[in-house]
Amino acid sequence: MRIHFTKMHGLGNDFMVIDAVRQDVHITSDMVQAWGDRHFGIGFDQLLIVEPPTRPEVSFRYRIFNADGDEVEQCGNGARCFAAFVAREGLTSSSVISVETAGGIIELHLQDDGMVRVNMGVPRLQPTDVPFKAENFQPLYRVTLDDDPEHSVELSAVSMGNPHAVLLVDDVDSGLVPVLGPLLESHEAFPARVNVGFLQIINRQVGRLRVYERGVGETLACGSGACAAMVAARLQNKLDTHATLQLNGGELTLSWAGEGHPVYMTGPATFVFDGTVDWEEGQDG
Ligand SMILES: N[C@@H](CCC[C@H](N)C(=O)O)C(=O)O
Repeated sequence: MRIHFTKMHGLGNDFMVIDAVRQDVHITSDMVQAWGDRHFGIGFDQLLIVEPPTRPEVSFRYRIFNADGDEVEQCGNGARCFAAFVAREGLTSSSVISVETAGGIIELHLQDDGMVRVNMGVPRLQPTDVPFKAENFQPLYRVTLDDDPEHSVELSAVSMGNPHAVLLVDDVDSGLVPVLGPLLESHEAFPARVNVGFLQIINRQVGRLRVYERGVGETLACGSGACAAMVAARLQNKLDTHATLQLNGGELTLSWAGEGHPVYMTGPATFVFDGTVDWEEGQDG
């Protein structure tokens, strides 16, 4: 099987994008892991598959696989790349695109300035929706590490379709990310594992964010993580309704009016190159 793909990124969070509207593709976990390998494959954080919709109210379905091969529910940077991709490919002529993901329906606006604004939906805060093991919703939970009550952190648990833990920290570059990221990603309190965001508040309109992503490791940017961080910070009254989050790959602008309202995220989507890859039945890497 020969597959045409496009390499894209959103602030350095990089993707292999496959058009499964015009190509017949059947993706397996082996393919994702082989292509995602940065030394022996194409290299990416996520594989995005653009498919025809399965419901009448949307124009497309878009599926997301982490580099470890697992299919996941949501990807904010990927959503912007998806929108730029379907526009460039002539799959739509509309500048407003509704798409179904495993995490829910989201709406994208292709702006005249080349940026993409995404309505990422209403964040879900009930622990069972994240999923997170707690009785009731709290803006902050204390989570014990290594089963040692002396060793614990405070975090918010937010679903943007996919699960996020957000920690407010004094300095995102103090060395916490590579230590706490993997510990919390697979913590038993998060039965579906979790993306872990570390947010440093600079002032009420600006924060610095690093995200250790589930199934990938730290990425240069995470769109759904930025939305979750905005929600966590606003629940603690640390950021205003409109804020900029600075990630290592660049900036995203966020707005959230509060509980029951959707989160809006605006940022770029960048094309890198087009390519083809061959896959033989029975190939395992
Ligand atoms: N990079 C993405 C999130 C991708 C999925 C995530 N790793 C998960 O497992 O939920 C983004 O920009 O949102």
